[in-house]
Amino acid sequence: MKKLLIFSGTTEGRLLAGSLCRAGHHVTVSVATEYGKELAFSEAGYRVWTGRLDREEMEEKLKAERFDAVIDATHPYAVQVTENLKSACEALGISYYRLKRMETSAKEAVYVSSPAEAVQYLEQTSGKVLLTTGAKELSAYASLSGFSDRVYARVLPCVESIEACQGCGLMGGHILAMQGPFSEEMNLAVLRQINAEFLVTKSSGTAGGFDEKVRAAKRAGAVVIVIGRTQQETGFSMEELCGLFGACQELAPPAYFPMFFPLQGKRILVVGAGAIAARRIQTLKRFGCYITVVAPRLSDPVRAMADRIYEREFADSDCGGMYFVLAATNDRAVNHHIVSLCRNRGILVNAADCKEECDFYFPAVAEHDGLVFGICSSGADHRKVKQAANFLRREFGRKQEGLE
Ligand SMILES: C[C@@]1(CC(=O)O)c2cc3[nH]c(cc4nc(cc5[nH]c(cc(n2)[C@H]1CCC(=O)O)[C@@](C)(CC(=O)O)[C@@H]5CCC(=O)O)C(CC(=O)O)=C4CCC(=O)O)c(CCC(=O)O)c3CC(=O)O
Ligand SMILES: NC(=O)C1=CN([C@@H]2O[C@H](COP(=O)(O)OP(=O)(O)OC[C@H]3O[C@@H](n4cnc5c(N)ncnc54)[C@H](O)[C@@H]3O)[C@@H](O)[C@H]2O)C=CC1
Repeated sequence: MKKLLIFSGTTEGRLLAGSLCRAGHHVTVSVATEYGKELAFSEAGYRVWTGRLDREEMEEKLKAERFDAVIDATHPYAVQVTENLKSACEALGISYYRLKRMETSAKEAVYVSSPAEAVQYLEQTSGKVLLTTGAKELSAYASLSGFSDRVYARVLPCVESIEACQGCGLMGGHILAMQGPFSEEMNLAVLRQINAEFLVTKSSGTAGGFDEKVRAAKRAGAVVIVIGRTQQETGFSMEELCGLFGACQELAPPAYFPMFFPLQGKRILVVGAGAIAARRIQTLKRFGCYITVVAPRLSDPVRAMADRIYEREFADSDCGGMYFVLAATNDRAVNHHIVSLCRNRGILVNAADCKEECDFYFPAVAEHDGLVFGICSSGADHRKVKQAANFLRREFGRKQEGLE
């Protein structure tokens, strides 16, 4: 067992941390933002440090904890962090490993070497631009003529990012604050929605969602502008690092395990009575459970399906005696509060607006001839789940109607 410190910020960093943990190492992950911490925690098993560290702080922390090795899995563009980390490790005689990102290239893309060059290129064109290069480098694009009208920035949903967007003059509908990974379909929907003619991306490698962006842009008829690497990357691949530390390489987090529980007579609480709650109540009703719904206003269909209703806002005491709870309000703070409450009381809980806070996911359900199918993508692609469920429902429907 080794004591390892991973500087992360990338999907690969998270995957590597999971693999090394499962191989029995004592792993600490250092991430720059609180948001990164929340994500990292969802995999648990390792300790997380948050905050940007300068060169001295790095050395202090490394010295205090006596790590056997440091793995640098920061983004290839975090050049300063990499330099600091390397020199701190050198000074202390700790092994330093750079994780190399997997890279793919796009044939028909426009490759430029810097944001300034991308701006130069865009100046000669017109049409909306989807920027997917992150909030930190946004200011490098702000000199583009008509910036706040032409550009839509997709950034992480954290305060720092949104402030960076506003600081550059982007407002409201031009700030797309979302957490990836993004499927091809998701990218396509965004490109179409904003009528984008250009998509700007870093050459972020396969795990950075590069391929999904390129394929979506092609379908939307948008030109991809790739900001090439500033320097040739050297280091170790994921596979090599896993080999070095005796771990099994995982290309994606492990999938969720399907479990089938008898719900007959069980008490279930649904908080909220909007479209999502209604859909889930309808599904649950088929399994014989006893459903309590709490919401300030209830639609007639929900009223008819529920076994008990409270027409008011959620109160902490509502969770008492519940088998599980679905937090399905449209208020993040309320859903988060319900999650904390349930976790304190040992009640399983699902938050419809935040997969990181779910103890379990709600599946898409299809039934046929005494069989129940529960479909889940482990949170990766809701749309794919819905499509797969609809496919089964359609096929079984045809069988039932004797069409086949
Ligand atoms: C992780 C999970 C946790 C959980 O809630 O249990 C979750 C999370 C989230 N869904 C979001 C969005 C959408 N989800 C759907 C559809 C379904 N989502 C369902 C399950 C799950 N959704 C769980 C695991 C699923 C998996 O493994 O992938 C299904 C299967 C069951 C059901 O909901 O009944 C159902 C298909 C039902 C069927 O066809 O039968 C649609 C499409 C639509 O509604 O038509 C959209 C609109 C956007 C789009 O099209 O992508 C958002 C963003 C919310 C926001 O933007 O505010 C989050 C939050 C987040 O990701 O953090
Ligand atoms: N997991 C999934 O499949 C999806 C999840 N979502 C997310 O799920 C959430 C719910 O979506 P919708 O049903 O479409 O929203 P909605 O706006 O139709 O319904 C919200 C419901 O919550 C209730 N509510 C608000 N505050 C409450 C409180 N304090 N106590 C009790 N009830 C309260 C409202 O009265 C309303 O009935 C949203 O946050 C949305 O982002 C959206 C799409 C799909």
